[in-house]
Amino acid sequence: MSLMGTVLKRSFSSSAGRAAIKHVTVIGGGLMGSGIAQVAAQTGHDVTMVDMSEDILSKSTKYIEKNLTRVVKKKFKDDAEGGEKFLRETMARLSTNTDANNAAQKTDLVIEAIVENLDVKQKLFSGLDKAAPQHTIFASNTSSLPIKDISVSTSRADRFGGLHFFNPVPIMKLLEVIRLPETSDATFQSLMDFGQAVGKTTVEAKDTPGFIVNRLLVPYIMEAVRLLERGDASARDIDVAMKLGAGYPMGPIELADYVGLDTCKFIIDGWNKSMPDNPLFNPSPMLNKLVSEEKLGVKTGEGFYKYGKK
Ligand SMILES: C[C@H](O)CC(=O)SCCNC(=O)CCNC(=O)[C@H](O)C(C)(C)COP(=O)(O)OP(=O)(O)OC[C@H]1O[C@@H](n2cnc3c(N)ncnc32)[C@H](O)[C@@H]1OP(=O)(O)O
Ligand SMILES: NC(=O)c1ccc[n+]([C@@H]2O[C@H](COP(=O)([O-])OP(=O)(O)OC[C@H]3O[C@@H](n4cnc5c(N)ncnc54)[C@H](O)[C@@H]3O)[C@@H](O)[C@H]2O)c1
Repeated sequence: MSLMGTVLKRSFSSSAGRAAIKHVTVIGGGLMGSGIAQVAAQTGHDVTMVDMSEDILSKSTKYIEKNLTRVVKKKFKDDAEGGEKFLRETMARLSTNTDANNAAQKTDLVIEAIVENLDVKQKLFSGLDKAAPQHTIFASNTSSLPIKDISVSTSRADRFGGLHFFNPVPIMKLLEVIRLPETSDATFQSLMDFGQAVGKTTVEAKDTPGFIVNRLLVPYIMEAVRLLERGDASARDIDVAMKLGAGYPMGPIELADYVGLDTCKFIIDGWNKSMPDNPLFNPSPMLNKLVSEEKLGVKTGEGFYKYGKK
């Protein structure tokens, strides 16, 4: 469906029993949050993006504008005026706030995309639960934490679910929608509708470790790191092999750098703690060393590979 078609579809995407999502609050304006805010705004939703400081929010807003310019170049190739209008209107739908509770006072959906830390997420949602209207649905974009463990910090398990987007959000077509046994049918349908309204193909997943994609992808990345660690192949050869031999767009080592080595480490440490008997989730000394040196991948300019200055 075209971008404009997606905007139009949104107006018709809700039916009785499920809430229409008009205003979205995205908490966290990092790699994922900025992408989620972008796709929501470009498909006609009003969006408030929240982060810790004006400085971070200003950088995220600039990043979104730059990415929207890529969209405009593609979608409005022969319509400069239409492209300019699209960019202007999308940016006008996007506002920022450094106070999550204040931002959530008038919103239909909160999507949390902050640091992958259970305590911090619980603290955030506990405050939001008091600040947000009754009807507001809460969702986490967590990569690896149980949605249930996050939801217990609120009194709205029936209006809680997972929306797991993929990096880079504007490009990756999938959205995993995670439902808890407590998630109401109306909430689940609203989340599915929202996913389709932002142009994603949705799949339903249970609240099991890694949902669908990460349960398969993270062990694959870690096996590649272990291959490298054992000296069985170079990073480049592992990546070339998987791109040309298995048709992946990126090899596993460059993908680890792309996702962020801190995120990879956090996921694997958490699963190793909760499932210590599964060798697929064993920690990697090489990964741990890079993270301790703050070599976190593309976002810091170095991980397994070196990148240009960020
Ligand atoms: C861990 C978490 O919980 C879950 C996850 O997110 S796991 C990670 C999932 N993501 C992946 O597996 C990504 C795998 N990699 C890829 O799909 C591709 O390498 C890629 C899309 C990132 C880049 O594609 P590639 O062809 O190598 O580079 P490039 O030509 O620069 O980009 C392709 C298109 O994407 C666009 N693009 C690339 N990065 C972008 C970004 N960050 N934002 C917006 N658009 C972007 C480019 O503009 C380009 O558009 P065009 O084809 O219309 O010109
Ligand atoms: N990186 C990926 O490929 C990927 C993919 C899917 C899901 N995720 C998940 O998405 C979430 C965010 O990941 P990311 O890669 O965007 O991280 P990131 O570090 O790029 O961004 C996180 C942002 O959250 C902000 N933040 C932290 N605590 C906050 C708080 N209490 N209130 C407001 N803002 C706060 C930080 O300042 C930062 O800008 C994590 O749960 C991660 O597991 C990541």
